[in-house]
Amino acid sequence: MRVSVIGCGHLGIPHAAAMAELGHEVVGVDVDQAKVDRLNAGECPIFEVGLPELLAQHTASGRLRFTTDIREAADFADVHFIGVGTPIDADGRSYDTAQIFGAIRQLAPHLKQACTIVGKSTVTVGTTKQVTALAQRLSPAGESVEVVWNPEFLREGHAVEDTLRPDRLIAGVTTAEGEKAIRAVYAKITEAGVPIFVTDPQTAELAKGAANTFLGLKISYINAVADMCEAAGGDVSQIVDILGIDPRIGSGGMRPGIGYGGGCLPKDVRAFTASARQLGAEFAAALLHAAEEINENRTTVALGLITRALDARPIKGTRITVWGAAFKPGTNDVRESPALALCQALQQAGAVVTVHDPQAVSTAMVRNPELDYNVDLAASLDGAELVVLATEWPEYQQADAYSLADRPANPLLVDCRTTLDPEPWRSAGWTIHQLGRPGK
Ligand SMILES: NC(=O)C1=CN([C@@H]2O[C@H](COP(=O)(O)OP(=O)(O)OC[C@H]3O[C@@H](n4cnc5c(N)ncnc54)[C@H](O)[C@@H]3O)[C@@H](O)[C@H]2O)C=CC1
Ligand SMILES: O=C(O)[C@H]1O[C@H](OP(=O)(O)OP(=O)(O)OC[C@H]2O[C@@H](n3ccc(=O)[nH]c3=O)[C@H](O)[C@@H]2O)[C@H](O)[C@@H](O)[C@@H]1O
Repeated sequence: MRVSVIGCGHLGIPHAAAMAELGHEVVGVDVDQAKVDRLNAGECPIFEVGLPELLAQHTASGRLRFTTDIREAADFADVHFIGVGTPIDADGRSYDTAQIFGAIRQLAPHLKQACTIVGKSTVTVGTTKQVTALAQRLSPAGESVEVVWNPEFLREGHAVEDTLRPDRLIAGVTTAEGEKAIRAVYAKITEAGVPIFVTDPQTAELAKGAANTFLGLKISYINAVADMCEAAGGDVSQIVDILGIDPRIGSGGMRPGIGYGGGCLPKDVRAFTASARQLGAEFAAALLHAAEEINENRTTVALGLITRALDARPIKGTRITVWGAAFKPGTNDVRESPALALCQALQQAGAVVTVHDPQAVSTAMVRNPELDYNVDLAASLDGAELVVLATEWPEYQQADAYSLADRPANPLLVDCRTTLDPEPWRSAGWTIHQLGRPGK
């Protein structure tokens, strides 16, 4: 099939490459000319395992190309995926849908024949209906333009794998033609055994918000338990193992830490909470709001742990090295990164902060140019009085505690992600404090 992917960001690039991998002919569209040029040259503008290889393979074969010309995509494809951004609005609670409706306004007037628009972006319930009305009004093909909502569940850092082998697909449709088109485009994936849930559009829209909000709730819940462990002297890691073995709970997505960040969970929890309130589900809104409050308090919790580790020495003037800038390991994305929020808070408290990250230093420098960075793991420790692990990259778990112990004058480490095995670090002479775990 011939497909277009409109919006080539963290979702759109892996999606376009995956569609080519499935055998479709693909044109990716973005308004950013520099990004389009890099993509056409086979370069990958985001750090994502397996993606550079897939892009290089399919741009070279001619099955995948990128353009800024939406008209070219309109003429070329029968299925148009919409993967543009839906950031949170200025009110801090609803989605800014300007990119969605902007893309539809640019695309629809050029749609002269029957085709299907497939929304992948995360939206508020009711958006598909508005998109359908606008697309059909602006297109010369009128009601033969179908709109299907097909929310995406990929995780950054696993984008290729999650797109080609998702847990499930979901398609919110209103007509048999829309269902037929979405089943055809994903046939190779469903033939491999992946279930597809065909629903009405509002169920699809709500399912996506409900999924991300549940993930946020689960993280906030275990973070609340970590705080109780801190106060009572319990071990949250053991609690995760004990709870997680129960299949009704499961250990996935239950790592304690400094909160959920990124371009999705924070905004999606906010927007779903606002929807609950607007729809009159007040108790649901209160429950979800509590998860947000727990999340927003994580920097304060981390500062408390750091203060205790410093044992009465003030944060002000202390040289602190923070390991991690990305919002999670496996990506160079720093949108709403809890690690950078902590760096900022430490700097505001008067600490002299140096940041290390294996992949995200250049993106972090753009977002937080006021911080100092070091790309060398060992050298980042020189002169540090305290090391704070903020993003649980494998590089830190695999670091050699013995050779690193010589770099700071007094090896002191605060593990805000409770991710290190503390024994080798203690044997190597480090004093280590871990969130939600009693010290020894
Ligand atoms: N990042 C992720 O892992 C996932 C994101 N989502 C959702 O997917 C959507 C996109 O998210 P990201 O890819 O992270 O955003 P992003 O900001 O990385 O990418 C959006 C892209 O759309 C482009 N764009 C904006 N207006 C355009 C237009 N009129 N025509 C063509 N291109 C245009 C922008 O230049 C940008 O490259 C959001 O709704 C998000 O919630 C859903 C699942 C996973
Ligand atoms: O809609 C989206 O965009 C995507 O949002 C999340 O994916 P992602 O943003 O890539 O990140 P997650 O892996 O869910 O992590 C989000 C945040 O929660 C934190 N987290 C995650 C898991 C955990 O156990 N503990 C924890 O603190 C991470 O460090 C990170 O800051 C969802 O997991 C995807 O299913 C969804 O498609």
